[in-house]
Amino acid sequence: MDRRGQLCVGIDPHPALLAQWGLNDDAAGLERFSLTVLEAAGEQAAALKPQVALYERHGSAGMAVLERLLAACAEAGVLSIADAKRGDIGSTMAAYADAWLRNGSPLAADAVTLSPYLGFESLRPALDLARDTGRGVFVLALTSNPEGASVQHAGGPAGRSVAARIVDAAAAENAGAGDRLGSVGLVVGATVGTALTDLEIGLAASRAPLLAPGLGAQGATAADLRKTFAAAYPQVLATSSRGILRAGPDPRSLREAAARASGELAAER
Ligand SMILES: O=c1ccn([C@@H]2O[C@H](COP(=O)(O)O)[C@@H](O)[C@H]2O)c(=O)[nH]1
Repeated sequence: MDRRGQLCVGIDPHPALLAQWGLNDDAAGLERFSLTVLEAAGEQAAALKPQVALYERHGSAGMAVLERLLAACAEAGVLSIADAKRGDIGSTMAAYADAWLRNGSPLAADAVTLSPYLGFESLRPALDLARDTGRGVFVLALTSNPEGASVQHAGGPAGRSVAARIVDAAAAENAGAGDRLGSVGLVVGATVGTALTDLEIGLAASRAPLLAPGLGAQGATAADLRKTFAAAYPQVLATSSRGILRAGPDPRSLREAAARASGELAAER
């Protein structure tokens, strides 16, 4: 982020986008789409975020494309965030950690998104492996979709929301990070509006990188992000998928769309 700014470009090969790009909804279309985004926009972004579900829907051939994309990102020196939203218990969680965060795994990414709704501590194998391998995790806290509030805003006996407890847990994990950001990031939607103030959640002290989906197609702007995140804005890695991908398949248009989004985010610093 220091070197490349605050934009993360999402790679979401939806059937409608593949069609708009003149590609088939198959593994070959997926591969062309993915590598075009990497080549055109990789250098404009701090990270690329492939949406795992859109590879998974093509079965083993789709997952093989994802493996090759992750390897190509590493080869090109572009950070990758696998948006897999994994979460489970015990040895199953350890297997997810192994898949996405172990050196040498075919699906190794620089970071993976995690769902904490089996309990934050159930994520321990991934938290530890990320730290040990110099990778990262992004734990869902306040997601960008309106349905998320029914769970994430709910208060426990002490009246503290679920989201606030996730933020507290991430902050505890990052306590040794000093001036730098820690390896435990949070997903906080660009669209959450006043939820952070309503729920009395302070993000700046968490030392967490903040993955913020919702820029572009979901309606949020760079100015919204600045207002929503306030003092924590420098920690924000804003992610936009369709808002940029719709500029394809022309690589120059894609690059320009990414550069424009990145410039708008920088102008809010
Ligand atoms: O809270 C969340 C968590 C993840 N996402 C994912 O981000 C992208 C957003 O795509 P756009 O086209 O920019 O809307 C997508 O993969 C979501 O699954 C999110 O939107 N909100």
